[in-house]
Amino acid sequence: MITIALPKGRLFDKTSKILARCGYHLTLGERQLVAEEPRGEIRAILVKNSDLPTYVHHGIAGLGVCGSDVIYESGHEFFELLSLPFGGTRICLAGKKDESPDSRNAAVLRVATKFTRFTRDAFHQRGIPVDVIRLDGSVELAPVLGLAPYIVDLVETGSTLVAHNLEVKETLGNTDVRLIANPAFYKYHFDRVNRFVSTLQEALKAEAGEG
Ligand SMILES: Nc1ncnc2c1ncn2[C@@H]1O[C@H](COP(=O)(O)OP(=O)(O)OP(=O)(O)O)[C@@H](O)[C@H]1O
Ligand SMILES: O=P(O)(O)OC[C@H]1O[C@H](OP(=O)(O)OP(=O)(O)O)[C@H](O)[C@@H]1O
Repeated sequence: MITIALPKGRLFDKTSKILARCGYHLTLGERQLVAEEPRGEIRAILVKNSDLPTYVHHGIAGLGVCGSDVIYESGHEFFELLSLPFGGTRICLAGKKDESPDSRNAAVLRVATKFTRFTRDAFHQRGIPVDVIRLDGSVELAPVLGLAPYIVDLVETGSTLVAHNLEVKETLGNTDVRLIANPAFYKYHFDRVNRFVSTLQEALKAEAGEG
């Protein structure tokens, strides 16, 4: 049986829908975090998005479905088997719409974010000193309340920024949702994992064909 870690947040519905399309029907009782499908081929564990790389890195799950943003933050190496056609976003530097023109000229750019590794790397690569304040959510509050003039966060529709009178100052990258594998698991179960990936690809093709 393959154990696959699934994020229990916003990516769960689309991920379980595509797995059902592959014939893997996961049934979950209320509050249940482990699901097996009737054929006994896969077992799914439902974990917090940010914890998912930990489970795959330690081999508790051989496979996982995870945002590339979270994969990067984990610092772990995985085999990245597939990019899924949903859940893509931009990762952006944002700040107040009406900021004073010279606020980006401060000696050090102060940024609040969940994505501390990404933010440090992105600005250090450009030689820009950055003071990163770690938050775990509701990051848009930071510029509104004066914790930091800038945030680095995911932007999908942009409506959270608009609701706080913020705007994208710069797009730093794109994120996508990936099927990842623990490298050792992949090497030992190469055929089974590749069959699973092919089944998933077929299901994604069929879904795309339906528009
Ligand atoms: N609008 C969006 N905001 C945040 N993440 C998004 C969005 N759209 C797609 N994603 C992707 O979904 C993933 C977030 O999933 P999820 O909602 O499970 O976690 P989360 O909100 O980051 O919370 P936590 O890590 O605390 O569980 C991100 O890693 C990102 O790749
Ligand atoms: O561009 P949008 O469509 O508005 O989406 C982006 C928002 O969604 C995410 O937050 P989430 O809902 O995960 O809450 P969080 O602040 O607790 O991370 C992200 O961190 C942004 O705040």
